[in-house]
Amino acid sequence: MFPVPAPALLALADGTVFRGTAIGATGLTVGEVVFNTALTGYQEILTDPSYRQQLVTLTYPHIGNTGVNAEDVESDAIHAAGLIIKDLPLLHSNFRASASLTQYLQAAGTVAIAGIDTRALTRRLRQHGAQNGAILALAEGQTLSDAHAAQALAAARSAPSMAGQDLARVVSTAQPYEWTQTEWQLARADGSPGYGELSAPRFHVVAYDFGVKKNILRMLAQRGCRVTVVPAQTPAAQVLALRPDGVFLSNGPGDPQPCDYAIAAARELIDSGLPTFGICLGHQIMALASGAQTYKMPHGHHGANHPVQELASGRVGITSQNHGFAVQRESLPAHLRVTHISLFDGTVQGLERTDRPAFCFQGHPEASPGPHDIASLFDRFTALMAQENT
Ligand SMILES: NC(=O)CC[C@H](N)C(=O)O
Repeated sequence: MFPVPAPALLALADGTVFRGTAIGATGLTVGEVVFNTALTGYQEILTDPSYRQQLVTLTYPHIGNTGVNAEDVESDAIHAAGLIIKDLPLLHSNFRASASLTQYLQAAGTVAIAGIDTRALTRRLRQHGAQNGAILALAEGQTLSDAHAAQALAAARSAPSMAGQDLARVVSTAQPYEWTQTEWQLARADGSPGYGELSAPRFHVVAYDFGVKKNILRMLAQRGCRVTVVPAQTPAAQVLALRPDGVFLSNGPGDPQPCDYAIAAARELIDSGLPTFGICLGHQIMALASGAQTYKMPHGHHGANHPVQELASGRVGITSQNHGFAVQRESLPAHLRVTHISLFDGTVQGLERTDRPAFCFQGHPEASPGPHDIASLFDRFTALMAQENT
């Protein structure tokens, strides 16, 4: 006999209520409801710190098929505030799986709901924009009532807006640490699958952790970078004292505008002439530090299939994306040039300084999950460091 699933509901701030089943921890969770169109990578998405305070809807209908494992995490915790899916398969199967998605969500205390018409939900979010919501998951044997719906609705309506929130310092590391792990391989030198170790560092990179994904650090290490990861609020002078070859500004959750400490540090470091590379929140911070403006998008970009064009070559790469804010094209100062645009909506996807060795990208060249079409941006960073060192 299969167990009878516990009931759950999802309430949107606009009053829409969806009923489904609980597939994670019991309880109430609130956040901004966003949709992600990636076909794979639910574990990477759940552990991406950029999803802090967001309830992630996955549009791919079957989620959980491959279970979870210890290797596919992008940070040490689940950061998404909740998960919304269509269907959780009864069985999972993968040679690396150590637990089911439900076991994983329950162990982390993450509330999640299945049985949702994620197409209808996504259409609503696309038409009306991302909005706050709440998931209420009951225990087995309990039944949903109108009072539960009212409770979830009230929670959704009183949740804070993502605009204006500084979440980078909330998720950042408390202490600096060194990173030397390289990318995952199906067969390492000894034939076993797993991550490698950096043996002969060529560069020293200081990476600001605004909510950094592990695969960014791995891709830097893979290219010969010994990385010192520092807390979000580290002043520029402390970074300069480490005498790095380059500075990396990471992805991260929340609104870039209130991160004044990071904007000030980035400005100083870029002005010092150190090669600087920013991804996602780091891209937005580099733009703000250079005098541009950012704004909140209607529903953002979250997926692994977004076409982005490199303007210089005309080449199109399929990219991984996860952002709700963007850089305003009209606000760009003369020393900030657009290098990439989104072919979905024409928004700014890449920038470079014309007066400093600094550039940044709005999407995720590290994928995890997603295609590797624009991984060469990491090579551009190491080339810049090599050039500045000679
Ligand atoms: N992945 C990210 O770094 C996201 C950046 C920022 N929090 C946004 O939503 O736009």
